Amino acid sequence: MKLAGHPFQVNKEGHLVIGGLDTVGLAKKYGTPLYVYDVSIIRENCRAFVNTFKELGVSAQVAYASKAFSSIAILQVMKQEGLSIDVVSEGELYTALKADFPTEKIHLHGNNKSIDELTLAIENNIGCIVIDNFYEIELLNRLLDEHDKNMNVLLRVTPGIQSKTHQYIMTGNEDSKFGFNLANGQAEKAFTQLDNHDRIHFKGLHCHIGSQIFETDSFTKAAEILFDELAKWHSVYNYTPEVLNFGGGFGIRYTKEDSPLPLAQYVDELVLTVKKHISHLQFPMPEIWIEPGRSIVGNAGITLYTIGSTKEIPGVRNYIAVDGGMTDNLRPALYQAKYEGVIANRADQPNTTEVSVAGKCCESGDMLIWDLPLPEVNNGDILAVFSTGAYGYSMANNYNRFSKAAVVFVENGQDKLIIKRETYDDIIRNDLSYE
Ligand SMILES: Cc1ncc(COP(=O)(O)O)c(C=O)c1O
Ligand SMILES: N[C@@H](CCCC[NH3+])C(=O)O
Repeated sequence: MKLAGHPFQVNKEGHLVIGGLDTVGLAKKYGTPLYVYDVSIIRENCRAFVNTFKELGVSAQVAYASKAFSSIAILQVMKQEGLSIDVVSEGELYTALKADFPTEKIHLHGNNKSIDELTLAIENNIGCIVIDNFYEIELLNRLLDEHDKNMNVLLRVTPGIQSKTHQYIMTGNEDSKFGFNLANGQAEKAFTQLDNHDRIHFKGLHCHIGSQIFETDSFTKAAEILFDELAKWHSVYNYTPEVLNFGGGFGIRYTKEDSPLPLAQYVDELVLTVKKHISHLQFPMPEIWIEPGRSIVGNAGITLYTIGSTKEIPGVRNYIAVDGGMTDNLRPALYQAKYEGVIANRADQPNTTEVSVAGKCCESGDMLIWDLPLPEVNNGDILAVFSTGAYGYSMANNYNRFSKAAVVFVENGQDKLIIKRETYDDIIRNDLSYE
């Protein structure tokens, strides 16, 4: 039986099934909390982007935003699917190098790239650096001179768009820590500065307007603003871009309140908008790059927890507590993000009660889900929370010295541990004595 609203099944025993495997069995085998990914969904999402560009005959790079979930195994899947990746730190770049990711398909982001980060990128001849600020232009140029190397770059610009999303995950608005402002001329100033730097090969513009966006208007508007600027640069400097990167941000379903668009629709509309503008301006067709993170891994991942204590406050609320919380999923505490969940060992039973799911950190704000409809809950039940595949493990932390949960991939009815559960020795491995 298919589970309503989610890409998962329920088996004869009434257990939730992911990728052909019983989640109750997975929880028993690996312990909880446990992140489980259905790799076939990840591949489907990758292909929705890649194939749409192919069908439209548009030269493109789909760069997985590895901040959504970075590990050797997931980057190997991205490599198998022919994607590029974006990294925003030396740690993410290091992981990509360890995954043997083709370096020419790695793009480096960051609003404060360090000398070490830039050096690692330069030494490994990565495909592109997305320049974010004036300081970086000079720093990159000096490092390229020192290493006797050249580098492709994009300029990250902020088109001044208030995308319809949580304030903390808006990035394309004017008052943003990221990128060069288009409206006040800073982007143009950066563009002209690049001209003086022979080692920097300027390929085009990048913008990312925010995350968890459910409509295409904001992207179309951003493209329009970019083309207004490019029209000016064309007439003044005779410049045409080789690449336009529109970032990521395509929304996914966390709860029934979310209605995501088919992934292909974002690509269709972006390509349509670009084609309209280039035909008007008589530019050659640029390569189109995008950077989806959440929409590739988000709905492929779930988290399994074991339910422990419960607390009834008559007339107020019923709490159930799980063996994880804000340490494995920071999003509810950080963005008031909402999730859905089911009792994985009784996923076929009707909901008869409403509970609020608490984490086990010493923090009142450590609540995973408020007012979740569930069947009667027993101690020892397994709670499955959906759509935790993006920014779950990658934002996990060791608050209260909880160890980070394990991650399992399932595909074709097989399960494989791809990140081990941290041990307490892992937790204290950098602690030094003061005796
Ligand atoms: C520059 C950039 N690219 C891509 C992404 C990926 O966004 P999402 O995971 O929403 O697709 C982000 C995060 O918001 C970002 O800042
Ligand atoms: N970490 C955020 C989004 C990423 C923002 C990156 N620019 C989330 O969980 O939604």
